[in-house]
Amino acid sequence: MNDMSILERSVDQSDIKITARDVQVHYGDKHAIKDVSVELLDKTVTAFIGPSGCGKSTFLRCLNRMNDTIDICRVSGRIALDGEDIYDKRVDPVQLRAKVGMVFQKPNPFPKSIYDNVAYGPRIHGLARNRAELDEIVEKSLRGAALWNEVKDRLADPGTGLSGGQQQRLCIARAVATQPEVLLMDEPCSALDPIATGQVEELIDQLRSEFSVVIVTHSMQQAARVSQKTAFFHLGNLVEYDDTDEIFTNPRDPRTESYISGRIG
Ligand SMILES: Nc1ncnc2c1ncn2[C@@H]1O[C@H](COP(=O)(O)OP(=O)(O)OP(=O)(O)O)[C@@H](O)[C@H]1O
Repeated sequence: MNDMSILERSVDQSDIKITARDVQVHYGDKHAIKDVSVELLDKTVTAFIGPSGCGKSTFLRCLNRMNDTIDICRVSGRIALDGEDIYDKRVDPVQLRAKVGMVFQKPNPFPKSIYDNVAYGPRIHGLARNRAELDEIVEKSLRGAALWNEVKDRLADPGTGLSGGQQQRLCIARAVATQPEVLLMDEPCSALDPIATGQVEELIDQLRSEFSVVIVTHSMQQAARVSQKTAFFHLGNLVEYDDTDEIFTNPRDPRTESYISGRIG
C-alpha cells in the first residue's frame, strides 16, 4: 500500500463499534425489520436512508433498546456493543442509553434551566463528585455542542426559551454530557431552518472524532454531506450498506439506484 492509499482511506474497517446479527423486529403482526445484519464503525458517521416506513427509526431504536418502551414491539437476533450483547438480561437499559445516547427529531429540552438540562444525566449517573466537577462537565458538553458562547451568560434561563436550532444543540449537549460512546440521531435537523441545519451538520462532523454517530435522514444531500457510511433500507430489509460515496455514485442494487435517483420514495 503506498502513502496515498493510506491518506485516502477514510474509515478504519477494523474498528467495529456495533454488530447486529439477524435482527428481526415485530410490532404485533407487523414485521418491521427483516433479518438485518450490519457492522457499524467507531468514529464514523453512518446514515440510515430509505423511503418512509422502511424501518430506519425502528432499527435505530434497537441500538439503545428504546423499543423496550413500546409494549407491542418484539426484537430478536443479536446486537452487540464492543462485543457485549446489549439485550443480555444483566444489561440495565438506563445505563445502556447513557452509553448510546439519542437525539430526536423535534428538540425536546426538559422544562428546566439550560444548566440543569445538561447536568441532569451526569447527576443521575453520578459522574460528578461536586459542583465544580459538574460545572466542568456542563461547560465541556455545551462547548462540544457548539453552544457555550451563545448561552454561557444565561445558564439559569429555561432551555425551552432558546431558538429551535439552539434547543437541538442543547439536546446534543445533554446527550454528550453522559460521555456516550455512540450517538443516535433520528432526523435531528427536520425541524430546523437551513442555517441551524448547517450548524448541526458541522457539529456532527466534529462529534465523529469522539463517537460513533448514526443518523436517520430523509435528505440524501444531508447523508452525502455528513456520513462516511450509508445504509439503505427498503420494506424492512437492509438492501445495501457501503461507503457513502459508493452508495451515491455506484449503487449495486437496483432498489438503491431507484431511491437515490428519486424513482421510489
Ligand atoms: N409504535 C409502533 N407501533 C406499530 N407499528 C409501528 C410503530 N412504529 C413503527 N411502526 C411501523 O413499523 C414500520 C417501520 O416504521 P419506522 O418508523 O421505523 O420507519 P421509518 O423508515 O423510520 O419511517 P419514516 O421515514 O416515515 O420516519 C412502519 O410500517 C410503521 O408503521
